[in-house]
Amino acid sequence: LRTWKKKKLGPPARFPGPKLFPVVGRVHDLPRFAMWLKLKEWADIYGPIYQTRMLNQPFIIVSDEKIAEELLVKRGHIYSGRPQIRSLFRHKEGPSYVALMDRHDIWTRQRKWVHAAMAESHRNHFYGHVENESARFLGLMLMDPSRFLDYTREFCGRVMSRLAWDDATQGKTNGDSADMTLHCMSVSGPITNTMTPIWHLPFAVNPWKKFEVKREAAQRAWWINNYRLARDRMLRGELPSDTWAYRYFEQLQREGNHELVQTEDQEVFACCMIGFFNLVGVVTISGPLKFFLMAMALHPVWQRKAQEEIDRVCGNRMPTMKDFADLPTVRACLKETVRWRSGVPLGVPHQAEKDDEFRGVQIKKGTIILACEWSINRVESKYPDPESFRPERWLEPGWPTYQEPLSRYPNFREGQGMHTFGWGRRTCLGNNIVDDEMFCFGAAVLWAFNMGPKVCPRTGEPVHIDTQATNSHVILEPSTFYMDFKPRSRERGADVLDGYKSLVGELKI
Ligand code: HEM
Repeated sequence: LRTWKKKKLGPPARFPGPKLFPVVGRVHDLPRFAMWLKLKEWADIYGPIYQTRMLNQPFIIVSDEKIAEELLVKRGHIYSGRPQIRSLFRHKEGPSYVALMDRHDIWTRQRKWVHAAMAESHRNHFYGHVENESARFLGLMLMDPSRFLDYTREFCGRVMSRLAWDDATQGKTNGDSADMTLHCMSVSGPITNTMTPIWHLPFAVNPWKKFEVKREAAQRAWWINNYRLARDRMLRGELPSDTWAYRYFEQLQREGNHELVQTEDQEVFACCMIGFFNLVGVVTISGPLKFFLMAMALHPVWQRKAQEEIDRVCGNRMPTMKDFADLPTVRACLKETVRWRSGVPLGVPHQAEKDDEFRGVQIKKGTIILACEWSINRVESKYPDPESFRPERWLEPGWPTYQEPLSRYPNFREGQGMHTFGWGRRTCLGNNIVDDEMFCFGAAVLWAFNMGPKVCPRTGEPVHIDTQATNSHVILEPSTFYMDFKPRSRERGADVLDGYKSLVGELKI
């Protein structure tokens, strides 16, 4: 009788969504590149929570902060898994990439360790390395401004490698390695991530698997090598105590392991944990910083406002973290950059770890939940005029995102807009360093240079900057674009050069 009654009630409730087709679901008009634009288009039609299917994989797409919170934070015990990425080996099991693991013991141990190491470094504002690398960046920009995109990514890589192993010279490799890993894990990467059955072709005729074997081995060897170099220096008493490697070895020694002897598994666990921590902080920050430079070139009024603020507070010296409270306009321009051009536009997918029911709809174990950051940043009621770059939304009372005191807000650690860093048990572990690094870099560049679009030497016209042209990785960086940097005065140029020269002995330039 019950079954009959159920049948009488009709088909089970479902969220709205685009029409699905047999077998394929809805993949034919879903682009592999800039997929977030299509998801936003669908959100405008189907609302803040809708469902779709790609082949046999069900998806729920959320475009509303409150709903994302209900699902991914309040029900975090259900929705905190990670989906399978076909073209990466064993990422769910670990120990290589903490951000892509399922929730198990290795993930818990790595997450806890990384969280504590980050908190300790943040308490010390990263020991001045962010400021030093900012001064180095300015010096290089004075000599060859056309390489601003490379230098920006290298800056981020150097900060991370200095903190991890005391070896900033690994910064460029760090960026390249991060970029390739992101390529392999993105929908826009190897075709095997979308046409998953091809992944199972025999190894001899499978170029994707062959490539991944090589890539993974090279990355692992690079992490192990740096880890062993740091261990040797630790044993000789030469490793600086402000590195994450030192923190790890010191813990082993405190437990009685004075010679730092480890099994292969223990060593791989540690070198991957520190290696990935180091890797994940490169393009996540360089993408937003490149967009920040772009925004400054395109919005001279905001550039001048921020420069006037810096001149008033810092005069002729380069800004440092000590000026954080006094430079809200700089912080607002940075915060608005990350809203306007999301660093992680699709969000990082969560996966349902068991069956659930939400708002009367059955959600099956394995369903992927995407809290689409691109759409969340475009909710009109919270972010009026969402397509425009409007730093004043963080600075002027009356805007929904305004928060006082301005000596504290906006920032990347707390307050409005923290959805940028994800949800619940999987929230980002890096927002402390994002806060320091973006502030120091942004304030330093504004202090040193006037920025604008590049003028074509042939036509005399400004070279167009396409603000939508980006890579299509999980983490966004703009495609190559051109802009101009000029020292703000002859004296400022000399100050930049002095700052650079003063570091030559100290930094591995
Ligand atoms: C503006 C820069 C950044 C943005 C926008 C960002 C955003 C995110 C997002 C959206 C997630 C996924 C959260 C979720 O699944 O709900 C995440 C995870 C993570 N982030 Fe970041 N991130 C940034 C920078 C960094 C940096 C600099 C580091 C480290 C140095 C870092 C370390 C991590 C780690 C380790 C995870 C994985 C957490 C887990 O899965 O348990 N992030 N980040």
